[in-house]
Amino acid sequence: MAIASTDRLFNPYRDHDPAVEAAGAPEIRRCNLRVYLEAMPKGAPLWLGEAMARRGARRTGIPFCGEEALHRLGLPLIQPTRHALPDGPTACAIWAAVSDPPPLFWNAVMQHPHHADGRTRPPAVAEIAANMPALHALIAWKRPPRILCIGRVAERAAQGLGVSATYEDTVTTSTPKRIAVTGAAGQICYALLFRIAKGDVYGPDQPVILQLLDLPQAQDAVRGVVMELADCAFPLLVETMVTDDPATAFRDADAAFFVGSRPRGKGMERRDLLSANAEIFRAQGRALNETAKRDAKVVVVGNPANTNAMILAANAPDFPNENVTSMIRLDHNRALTQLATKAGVAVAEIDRLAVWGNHSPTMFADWTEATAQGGKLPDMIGDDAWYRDTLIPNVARRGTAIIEARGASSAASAANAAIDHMHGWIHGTGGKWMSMGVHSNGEYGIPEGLMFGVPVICANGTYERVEGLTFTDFQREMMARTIAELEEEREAVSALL
Ligand SMILES: NC(=O)c1ccc[n+]([C@@H]2O[C@H](COP(=O)([O-])OP(=O)(O)OC[C@H]3O[C@@H](n4cnc5c(N)ncnc54)[C@H](O)[C@@H]3O)[C@@H](O)[C@H]2O)c1
Ligand SMILES: O=C(O)C[C@H](O)C(=O)O
Repeated sequence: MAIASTDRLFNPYRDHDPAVEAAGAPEIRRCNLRVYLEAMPKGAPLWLGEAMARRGARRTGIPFCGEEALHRLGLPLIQPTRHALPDGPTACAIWAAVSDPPPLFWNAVMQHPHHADGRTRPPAVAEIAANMPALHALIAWKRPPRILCIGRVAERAAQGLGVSATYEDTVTTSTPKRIAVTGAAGQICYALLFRIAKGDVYGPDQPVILQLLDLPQAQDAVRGVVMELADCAFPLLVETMVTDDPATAFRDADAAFFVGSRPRGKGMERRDLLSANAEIFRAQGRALNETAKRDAKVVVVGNPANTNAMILAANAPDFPNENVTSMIRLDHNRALTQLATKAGVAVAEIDRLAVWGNHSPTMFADWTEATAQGGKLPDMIGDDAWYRDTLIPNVARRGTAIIEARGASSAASAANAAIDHMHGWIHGTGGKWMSMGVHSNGEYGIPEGLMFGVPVICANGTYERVEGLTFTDFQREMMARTIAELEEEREAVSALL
């Protein structure tokens, strides 16, 4: 507890923060901690965090307790600050997960490590080492039967304590999420990276680390993008790493966007890119297999996205198939806007839209089940000819129309769709359908192993395919076309699977 504060480390038991509290605050926090530790029984399990957070222990002196949670301990504890603030995300997540009686809380670093602007940073090795004697003393005193390590830093600190320790990261948001992105110098990434760094994927409280991959000849261009990211001073962007080595880019990734690959030009179909791009996904699948977290969420954007994703998954045999997906969300968004315009409803009012199959001209934008304002969208629009002859081909050909108009393929809208895809998967879709390319398990007669656009509902960090739909002859015919194309693509790359 005697560790001195620096301009990057705050010791709340020694120092106070004049902006929010009086000079007696450190004494109050010491007293709070003493009351807390004396009240906690021996033999309670220990929940070990990484370090103090800005709106948690830094203010109250009790690990994982901001001013709101302080009262939940039922002890005579005093709020040292003048005004209570809402608890930080970690304290909220922890208290949502705590059952009665609560465990013993402690942090590997009992100070607040922060950047110059006050944002929490991961603790340094020397800071963890300096706090080890206090952790040893706590173990000797309270004799916890087991330790729940919240975050990898806590897991490392718990090694060698002689107590059974398990790792958990779902309850903490203070550990930055590692997001690998390939094709970082390209035009999609020029939109995508800035939105990830702003918090559009993991949310406004979750720090992120960008792990950027591009070819050796593109490294200078990536460094330029990194300079611009730095110049945005994004509060959530903890670190940006650049590499031309896929295994390095995917190491410990929580999420990965596979964008890097050649785009098509005028007069080409996406499948014409197979020979140019398929090999990329074989090599990157092997690297993903080697170094990414097993629960990392992967979306393939690079075209032909479905088949590239299939190659990626096939070359990552130890990585769960379910976590490799391909992007068809751009087509879903395109259909949403066209339907909303035709029906005169807001985009957000539409649900139960599906885009099936390949991200190619055979994709099937299917309005059969779509609803808005409590009614069926096909009934509201009442124009089946428009659906078949305008909506479906317009959605399927939109990428080509953009290439013809812009001279380059869609970029900002593709980045936006990739964000929507990942955000929906991570945070849930609130019961609504979204379209996602997923590994087929044979449902609806879709051959097993194809990467196929289907409607899903996301919740709790996972997706569930929408089941139980019955098809009309028209739907079956549309499905058969896109299945046939994907089977041809699979055949063409069979050597890579
Ligand atoms: N699924 C979709 O809805 C959708 C939408 C738009 C674009 N796309 C596809 O996304 C891909 C990227 O488009 P873009 O406009 O950003 O292209 P771009 O040419 O601007 O950028 C591609 C980047 O990928 C890099 N790259 C190439 N090979 C690589 C490798 N092996 N490893 C890492 N990086 C590599 C290139 O150096 C370049 O920086 C294209 O295949 C395009 O067709 C898909
Ligand atoms: O059409 C393309 O080649 C790019 C992209 O897949 C799109 O749909 O805009």
